[in-house]
Amino acid sequence: MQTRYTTNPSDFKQYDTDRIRREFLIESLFTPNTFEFVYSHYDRMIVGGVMPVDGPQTLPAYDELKADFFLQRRELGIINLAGDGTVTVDGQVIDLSKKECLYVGMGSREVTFRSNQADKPAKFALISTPAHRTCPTAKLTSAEASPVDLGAQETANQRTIYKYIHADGLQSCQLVMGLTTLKSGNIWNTMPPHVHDRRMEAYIYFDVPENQRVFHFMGHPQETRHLLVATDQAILSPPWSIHAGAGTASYSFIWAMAGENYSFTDMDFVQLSDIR
Ligand SMILES: O=C[C@H](O)[C@@H](O)CC(=O)C(=O)O
Ligand SMILES: [Zn+2]
Repeated sequence: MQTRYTTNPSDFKQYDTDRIRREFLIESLFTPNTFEFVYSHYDRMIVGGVMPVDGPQTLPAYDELKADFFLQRRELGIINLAGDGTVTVDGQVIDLSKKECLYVGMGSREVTFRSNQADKPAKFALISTPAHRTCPTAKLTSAEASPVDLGAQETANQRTIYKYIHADGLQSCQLVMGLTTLKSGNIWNTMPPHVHDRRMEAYIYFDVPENQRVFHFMGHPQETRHLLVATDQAILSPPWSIHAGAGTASYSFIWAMAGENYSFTDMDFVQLSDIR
């Protein structure tokens, strides 16, 4: 598990491309048969992934957590980004297909990930945040996630937002999580952008075609920077930062938030004319 510390926005002004990538980009989430985790000091969110190929993978305990088991004082959101698989939580086997979401409540001791087919492995995106009570372990399909269509073809941002873990969906202590899929020929997410200084956010971009990239924009609204993101890579977005992207092709991404309050719509929108 890698640790990433937080950045003061006035220091961020001095960062070059390499430093921005080191602090905010997670380049590798899916290595066969390995848990990849980044422990962020932004709201202590852990962003990770596992791709089981040669048999099941069981969530280990990490010394960084000083806990008997991973979810002793944490909750976990899982979205599968690829082939069909299963997640077993304390003996209960749950099927998880592409774009389905499973919430695992605090106190779950053994969480095991499997792919149904080794040649079409599942890629489980994992987001964990500190928790203070046990909410039920439960699954939601994308159809059950009350999809909302946003944007327009004219502004190249037609997209569907699926909300899984939030006030009106799967219950959690603080984790808010879902995914957005751009319609074919559309490239912009979250434009005009917003900030929510009350909480951080992580993006995991996926289904970006192999030789395409997403230009991800971040930074204080009057001091923006960009970084290029390939498929299956994640961004840590500080609470003071915009988080928006334009792809060289259409794509999908997971978004996950933690921190103050629990309402998906808590966003301070930034006028395009105010962005620098
Ligand atoms: O705070 C919310 C997050 O930034 C995302 O939900 C934005 C998003 O998915 C989109 O506009 O496409
Ligand atoms: Zn946001």
